[in-house]
This record gives sequence, structure tokens and C-alpha cells, in this order.
Amino acid sequence: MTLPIPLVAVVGNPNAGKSALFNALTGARQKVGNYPGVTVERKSGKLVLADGRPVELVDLPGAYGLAPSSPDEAVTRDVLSGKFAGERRPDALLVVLDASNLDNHLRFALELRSLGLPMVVALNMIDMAERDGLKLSAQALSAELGAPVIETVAVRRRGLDPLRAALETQLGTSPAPVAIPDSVAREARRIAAAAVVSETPVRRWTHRLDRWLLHPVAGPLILALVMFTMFQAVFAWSETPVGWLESLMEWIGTEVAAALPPGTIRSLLVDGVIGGVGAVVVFLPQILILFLFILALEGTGYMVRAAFLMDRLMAGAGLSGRSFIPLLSSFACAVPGIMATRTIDNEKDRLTTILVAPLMTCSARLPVYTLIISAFIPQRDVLPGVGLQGLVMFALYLAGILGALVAALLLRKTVARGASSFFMMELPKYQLPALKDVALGLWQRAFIFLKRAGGIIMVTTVILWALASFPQAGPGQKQSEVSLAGRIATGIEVVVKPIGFNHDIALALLPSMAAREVAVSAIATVYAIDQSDEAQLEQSLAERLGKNWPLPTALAFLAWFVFAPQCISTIAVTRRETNGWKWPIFMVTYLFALAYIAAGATYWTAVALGL
Ligand SMILES: Nc1nc2c(ncn2[C@@H]2O[C@H](COP(=O)(O)OP(=O)(O)OP(=O)(O)O)[C@@H](O)[C@H]2O)c(=O)[nH]1
Ligand SMILES: [Mg+2]
Repeated sequence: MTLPIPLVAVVGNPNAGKSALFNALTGARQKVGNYPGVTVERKSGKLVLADGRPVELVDLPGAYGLAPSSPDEAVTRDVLSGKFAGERRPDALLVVLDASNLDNHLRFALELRSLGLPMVVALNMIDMAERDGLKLSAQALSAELGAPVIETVAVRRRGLDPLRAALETQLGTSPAPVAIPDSVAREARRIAAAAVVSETPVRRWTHRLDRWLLHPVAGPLILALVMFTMFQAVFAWSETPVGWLESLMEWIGTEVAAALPPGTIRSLLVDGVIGGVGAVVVFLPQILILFLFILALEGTGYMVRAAFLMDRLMAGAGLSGRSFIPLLSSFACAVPGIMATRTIDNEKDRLTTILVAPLMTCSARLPVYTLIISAFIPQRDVLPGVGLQGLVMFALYLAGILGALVAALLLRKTVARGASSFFMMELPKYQLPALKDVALGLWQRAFIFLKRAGGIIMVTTVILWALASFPQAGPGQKQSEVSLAGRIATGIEVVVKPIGFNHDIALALLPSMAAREVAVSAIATVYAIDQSDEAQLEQSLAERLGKNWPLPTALAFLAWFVFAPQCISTIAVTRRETNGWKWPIFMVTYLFALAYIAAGATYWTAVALGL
């Protein structure tokens, strides 16, 4: 009687609850070792069957199938096929399935049947499935799979006795190998559907939608389409309300100008406050439309799916899915985004996320992009219903995202080297977004934006107005060149001329460090101060820009704003979150370098193309 005790391998997809079940079954009788040559733990333990026979249980790394895509999965495959040196081939399998995710988990089970080993299936996490309103039939599943299926809740030790009993009957049998079906996914879906006794409609709909929305090919395409539609809407829906706000600002400006005698005070109010800050405020509708989309998508449960889809892409850039939420909130503003990185426990992951967060297009850039796009990009459809302006906006956001992924990849290979961690998220059920949440979110966004306009943007614009108004130009001189601001700009212009920037832009660069929107109010103010004749007042800022700037310059300016660290608050919060000046200085340097190169490349390409 020196036969080795039977070896049973616990197999299944990652997160099926294999380790939880293994622990519940083996209790204290566990041993931890290493698989020779690989850094994967070998956990084994003893289990005593009802008849007193001992069995050795080994907990294998999670895998999605027999074709390995990672070293962990290779260990699992090799152990199962008996090719792993130093490990004997298991005598039976304990296959663990997540009941609430059955169609995905069944794929591996269908492949495992081809091994011809005795098999017992643990239908685990049955508690989660029940909570979700899903009732399954273990018998039906057992009939389909040709193996005993036991319902378990590993963390509550539910179903352990029937599991041991099933192992007892299966051990020693030798089932014939079952060929792997041609379409494993389809067969898995069929079996999963056959095992469903009842299901709440919400769960059924969630499942049906996810089949498309999380599909490896269709999913990312749909995500791109959703984003694309969002930017089309930002332009298409905002035209009328922006027009109203523009007329309102113009009316206030005319009334105030008429009520006051010409002079410094009138210029401060009309050119600085109303002309400058007003030029930013008119973009409120666009910001609200953008956030209407983001909030509504969040409310439906789709945003988490977007994170799930992005996870693979981000892993490719060395970021984990955990970075998604901080990066997503950076679309509103990099400051809360960088603060949200505190949820990332891996230091290198966190640093990388902080360093690339400013590349996500924050809402402060929206007025700048919109102004330049409406001034230079013709308002026409490239395809029926697909506006060119929205397309350019989409491209700018995409450029920021791609820039962030490439930067992350490079940072991960250099200053922030290290392994990234895997992230598992729970996908909520789909629902209609709560109107109240969306309304509240929009109100908050509007409030933040108007507070910025009345605060930092107004203060910076007024300072700029003062610098741009004095000293006053004599006859034949241009105010924007003689003034203090003008002279500073002439100095900056030397540095930015090679990338196609003009005096207007040079003047806007410095004050827009306070808040990016100031790029708009600064140019508006300087134009307002400069213009002598009333006829020019009639033109919108976009119209005037369109006449004064060459197209390559405008495009270079856009490229600059995609990458430049044009914001002091972001630098300050980076200093606070990284405890020192090293990383903020690094960030500012690489982003300015990137912006300079991108703007220059854009300018010279546009010039070469004769635009
Ligand atoms: N509610 C519930 N949670 C469970 C159950 N079984 C496991 N879990 C939880 O699910 C998570 C994953 O369980 P693990 O046992 O680590 O899963 P695993 O299959 O070993 O995962 P990998 O080792 O990554 O392949 C843990 O948080 C467990 O506590 C269950 O039956 N019900
Ligand atoms: Mg495990």
C-alpha cells in the first residue's frame, strides 16, 4: 500500500475563488513552496475524504484557457498536462467557476474536459449570483458538462461536504477526453444559458449589452464612437446658447461703455472685465454639454466598463486600471485627478499616473480649443452629420490621451521602472442615470467654472489689462507693443518664434499659467485695448483671430495647449503629492519640451503643406 496519495488540482479563471475554496477545504493542513524556476507560489494541502482517504490538493494560478498568455498561466498548463518538471500530473481536477460570470468561466472548463481527467465542478460565488437576481440549476449544468456540479460559497464554507463527497466518487474514474468545441465561446454561452432557471430583467439586459460593449473588438470601437459623438455634440448643440451669451456680453459691454465717460475706468470694465472675462464665460454651454455626457455615462454604469476596456490598453503602457479613475477625473481638472492617485498603492504606478495626468485634456482647455477651432476650422460636414470642428476637437483629446500613454510607457522604462499591478473591478448593473445626480453634477461644474471666471481668471486678466494699458502709446504707436505687457511679450516672442508663435500668443503664454482660460481672456483684452474704431467691435473674437493669424500659427498654438504644463495649481499639487520639488520640476520640463516640439512640428508641417 505505498501508492502515492491522489493529487487534485484546483483550477479556474483568476478570481473564481480558487484560493478561498482551497483554504476552506484544507484548513490548517497547508504547505507553501515555489514552483522551481518560476516565481509562482506552489500551495498544497491535505484534505481527508469521508471514507478517511487523504487527498493532496494543489492550488494552481488562475488561467483563462490552456493556451498560456503569461508565465503563471504556463505553470497551470504545464502542470495539467504533466509536463511540469518536479510536479506529478494531477489525478483529478476541482474546477472552480464564478456563478455570476458563468459564460466566461465555462470556456476554460470546456477546454479542461479535453484532458480526460476526473472532474468536479464547484459553482462558486453562488451568493453573489443570487444577490444579482440570478438562479442557476446545478443539475442542468452537470448534465451539460458530464461532471458533478456543486454549489459553493467558499468564503462561508458552504457546500464543502457535498464537494468532498463528489471528489470521492470521481477519483479513480477515467472519463474519456471530450474534444474542445470549435467555438468555445459560443458553446460556453449556450451552456450558461441552459443553466439559468430565472434571471431578473436588469441582469439579463446588463448581460446582453455587455456582450457588445465589452467585446474585445466591438467594445473599444463603441467607446471611440461614444467619445466622438460627445465632441460632435459639444459643437453642434452649443452654437445657439453660445450665440446668446455672446450677444449678452456685447450688450452689457455697449451699455457700460455708453454709461461711462472714456478713460481708465471704462477701459478696465469694458476691455478687461467684460471683454476679457466675458470671452471665457461664453464657453459655459460647451463645458456643460461635455459634462452632461460624462455624468450621464457615469450614471448608467458605462464608465466602469470604459475603465475595464481601457485596462488592457493601459497595461500595455505600464499603467494599471487603477490609474483610470484619476486620469478620468483629470478630464475635468488635473488637480483632483492627481489627488485621486492616492488610491494607487504601488509607488511607481502612482508616480507615473501623476506625471501623465496633465496630458488629459482638462476642461480649462476647452475655451482655448473652441476659440481657435471656431476661428480657423471651417464649419462644414466631412461626412453627413459629422462636423469637421467636432472632429478636430476629438483629435485634440485623442492626442492628449496618446501622448499620456506614450509618456507613461517611456517613464515606466526609465524613471519609474517597476512592475505594475493587476486591477479587478466589479461591474455594476446598467440603469438609467438619476436625473437628480446629473443635474447636481452639472450645477457643480457650472459653479466651479463661474467661480474661476470671477476669481483667478478675472484677477489675472485685470493685472494683464493694467500691464497692457500702461505706459500709453503715443500717436502712431501700437498699444500692444509699447505697453509693459507688450514688451515682455516681445521678449518671449524670441523664444517661441521658431515654432510659429506670434506676439499675441507670446503675450498670452505667461498669464495663462494662472489658469489656462486666461489665454482667451488675455487675447480678448489686448484686442479690445488695441482697437480704435467701433467697426471692429462688431466682430467676434474668433473673426478677428481668423483675419490676423496665419493657419499654421493657430494649429501650432493648439498643439502647444495639448501638451504644455500651462497651470500653476497642477505644479503645486504635484509638489505636495510627491513631497518635494524633484518631480514637479521634472514634469514641467518634459511637458514644456514636448509642447515645444509638438507645436514646432505642427507649424512647420502646416507651412510645408502650404496651409
Ligand atoms: N461573496 C463571495 N466571495 C468569494 C467567494 N469565493 C471567493 N470570494 C472572494 O473572491 C475574491 C477572489 O478569491 P480568490 O480565492 O483569491 O480567487 P482565486 O481564484 O484564487 O484568484 P487568483 O489566485 O487570482 O486566480 C476574494 O476576495 C474572495 O474573498 C464566494 O463564494 N462568495
Ligand atoms: Mg488564488
